[in-house]
Amino acid sequence: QTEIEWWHAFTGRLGDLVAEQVETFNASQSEYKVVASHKGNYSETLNAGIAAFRAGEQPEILMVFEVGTATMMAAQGAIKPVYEVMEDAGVTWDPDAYIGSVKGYYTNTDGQMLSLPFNSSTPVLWQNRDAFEEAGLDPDMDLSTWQQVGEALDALKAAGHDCPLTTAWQSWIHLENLSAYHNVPFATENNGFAGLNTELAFNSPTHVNHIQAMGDWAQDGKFVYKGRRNEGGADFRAGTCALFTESSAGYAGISSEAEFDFEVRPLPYWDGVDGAPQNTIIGGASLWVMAGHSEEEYKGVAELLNFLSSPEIQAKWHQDTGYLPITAAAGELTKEQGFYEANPGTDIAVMQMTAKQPTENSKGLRLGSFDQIRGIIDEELEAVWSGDKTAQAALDSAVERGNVLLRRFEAAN
Ligand SMILES: O=P(O)(O)OC[C@H](O)CO
Repeated sequence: QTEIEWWHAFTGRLGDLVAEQVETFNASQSEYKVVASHKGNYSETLNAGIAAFRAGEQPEILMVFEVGTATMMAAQGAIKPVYEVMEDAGVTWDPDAYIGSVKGYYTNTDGQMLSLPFNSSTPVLWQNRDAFEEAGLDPDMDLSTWQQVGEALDALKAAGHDCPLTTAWQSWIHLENLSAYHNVPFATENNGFAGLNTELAFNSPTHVNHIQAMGDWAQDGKFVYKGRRNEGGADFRAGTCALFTESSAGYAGISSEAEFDFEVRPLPYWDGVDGAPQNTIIGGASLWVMAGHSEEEYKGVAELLNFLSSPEIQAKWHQDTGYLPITAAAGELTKEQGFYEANPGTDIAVMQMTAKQPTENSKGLRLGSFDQIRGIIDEELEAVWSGDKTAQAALDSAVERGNVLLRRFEAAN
């Protein structure tokens, strides 16, 4: 048996679900054995993959969050593009089966797919309906706009709620997706898609107004900051927080753990901003195939990637996790199976991504050293939440500091 190593960043319910997929694949054939290992959070998994490559001990497959995409694309000697893996292995594979907004993120300028879009998500608003009722609010109230959310936060706070709103992935949701959703650039050069000479642009009035509103809510105890990744998830699942901006893939944990009536709502937008709501952009991760392995191993990789993209497996993954159905066929199958009807709100993520034709501002982001830039953004946002900086000062500083890293990346690539 040929062994295929797959390094990923999943624990908890998502970890169990990946293990289940691997078991299904391993049981479906006898030539290959996939061994999946958890390598820490997204950043740790990316760094483990890079370090392993340098040491000549890289796995066949590495899960890299969307933030690491430009870094992986630039690491030419370290990866084997997915389209090449599929071609060489001779497996029947249709790159057009993947939905455009997801595929576009992971293809090069010639339209060739470099990594497999395995777990793509988009941010939504999670609501604890019981908390609304307890605060005397109508749980069905409209929460489409941030103005309406602001009113709900006032009422929750007035009713003595300790955590009216929290968030996961603050840069992803409150700056990166905020930009796309309000059709303003996060960075120049089409958010980096048009060239390495991109500069950050997330200190416009739209950005500043939103971050200042969140900062004011933080000062008033209406927005409670829990951490840079998805630390807030535990609080929301335990029923401690009433509203939670988080990935659609929060569904995996929430649907299996929450002992309250929860609901998925679209990500709110600011009423009055021209063109909003546009569309949100993806997050999550894709699977990169690493260089330096044998033909036989790559064949196994191709079989696995094909298996993961098959309508049945992908539809189940989408329904279990809340990640987007990455192929049109998986989406159709989910509809036919009656899943959206039985689980209202589970189609919101797909609709939010695809309701409008994406613009130059809403196709996604492709920025070098972006994990480090997110670190800078996190630090600056934390200064706003704690009341140490105004939104304008923090975002100006994040743009300036982030641009230094972009110039270094440009010079090195
Ligand atoms: O929780 P995920 O997997 O949907 O990822 C969220 C963000 O995209 C991470 O950068």
